[in-house]
Amino acid sequence: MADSTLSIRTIDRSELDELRRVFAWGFLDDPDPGDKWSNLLEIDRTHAVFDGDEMIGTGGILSREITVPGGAQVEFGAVTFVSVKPGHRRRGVASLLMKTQLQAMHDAGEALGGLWASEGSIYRRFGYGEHATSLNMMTMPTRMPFHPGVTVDPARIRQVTRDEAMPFMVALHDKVRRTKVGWLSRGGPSWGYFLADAESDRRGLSSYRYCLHPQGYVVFRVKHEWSESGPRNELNVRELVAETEEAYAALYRFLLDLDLAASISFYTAEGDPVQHMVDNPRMVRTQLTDGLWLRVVDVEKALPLRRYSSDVDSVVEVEDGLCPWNSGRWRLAVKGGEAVVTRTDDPADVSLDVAALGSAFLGGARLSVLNRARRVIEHTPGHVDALTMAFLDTHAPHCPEVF
Ligand SMILES: CC(=O)SCCNC(=O)CCNC(=O)[C@H](O)C(C)(C)COP(=O)(O)OP(=O)(O)OC[C@H]1O[C@@H](n2cnc3c(N)ncnc32)[C@H](O)[C@@H]1OP(=O)(O)O
Repeated sequence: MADSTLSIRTIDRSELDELRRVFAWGFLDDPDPGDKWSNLLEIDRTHAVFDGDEMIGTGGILSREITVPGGAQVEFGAVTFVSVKPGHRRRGVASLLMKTQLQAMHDAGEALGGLWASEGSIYRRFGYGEHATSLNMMTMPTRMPFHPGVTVDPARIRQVTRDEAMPFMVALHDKVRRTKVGWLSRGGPSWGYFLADAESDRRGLSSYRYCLHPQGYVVFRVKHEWSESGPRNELNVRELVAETEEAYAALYRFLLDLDLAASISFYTAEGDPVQHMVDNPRMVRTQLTDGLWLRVVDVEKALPLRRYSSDVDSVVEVEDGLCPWNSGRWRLAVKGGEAVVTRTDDPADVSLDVAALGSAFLGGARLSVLNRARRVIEHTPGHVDALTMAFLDTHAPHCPEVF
């Protein structure tokens, strides 16, 4: 319950400096010297919480699109910049912000929202589901050959300047992201934020290197290390995008063969095929962690937006303490991949909280696993299994972008 002396409203542009200060202090950081945040934030969707006249909390919603199973592009509220000034915590500031943001997303017609969590124990209570996509922290040595079945597109890969690379990357990303579940649309300010390259963004690594193939690109930094026995430089990949499998293989081949580089690190997709392309898969070390936390803002609107992998007919009871329009029993009837969702008074086959639905929505977390974790309760035998299969998709969903 929020403290009664608190108030919340959207900011105006003159308050940006104060907003950046509150945000930075919340993150034990210095205010960003550049303008990457100010450009990114949408002023009319950026909230501040006040105690009297003092700004003590911040939060922003970015208007993006997300690709859902079946390939639809769905409006998506990307929640970011959440911070409460030290000294004002645990009195409901973030709770007030979360509730206000959810109402704002609902009013804007966004059925889905999401965020990246600074800490894992904060956001489930606000209905955000973990592991909606997972992040694969992958490292591997260079020089490994591919197995003979891999076709590498022979086109030359050219290293170019950022200015030369940007128009090509923007166009290619916008084409590819529509085919990848969990990928987001990326406008100009989001590109600026994603590829922010001031000295303070590099954390001791090189500036970005931009390498283009006719059907793909890779962006990386170099972590320089020279040992007694030779170069041990690491290629720290920011993004690798390709519109054909052959170009994908070519970009990885380029990295694996780069002289003076000893290893590659990349926060990539859970099912990155490179793990199965190299001839020694054990040399690819992977560690999965939570990626995007998804919030189903409007159950009735969201469920029919995606396609499903098998037919199902179940009554699902959803509990949502913050969005009362979601709570209650819903019949999910899927035929030929398409869902019809209706309110019902029929008894529930399965019940879950809205965060668990968020975890499963893109085909990330399995409902069967959430059932074993007692986040999903089965009332009619067989329905959890049927729903699990219906929600799964061909590939693990992936969100390549922390916003
Ligand atoms: C999407 C993003 O931007 S992620 C970035 C989030 N920001 C940060 O991590 C910056 C540092 N932390 C902060 O600024 C604050 O501690 C916040 C934003 C995480 C939480 O703000 P607060 O105003 O303290 O949260 P609030 O008082 O509304 O707490 C609500 C509930 O969450 C719990 N909670 C809040 N923060 C945490 C936490 N870090 N870990 C565990 N529980 C937490 C509270 O105990 C409370 O629980 P209750 O409802 O059972 O009483």
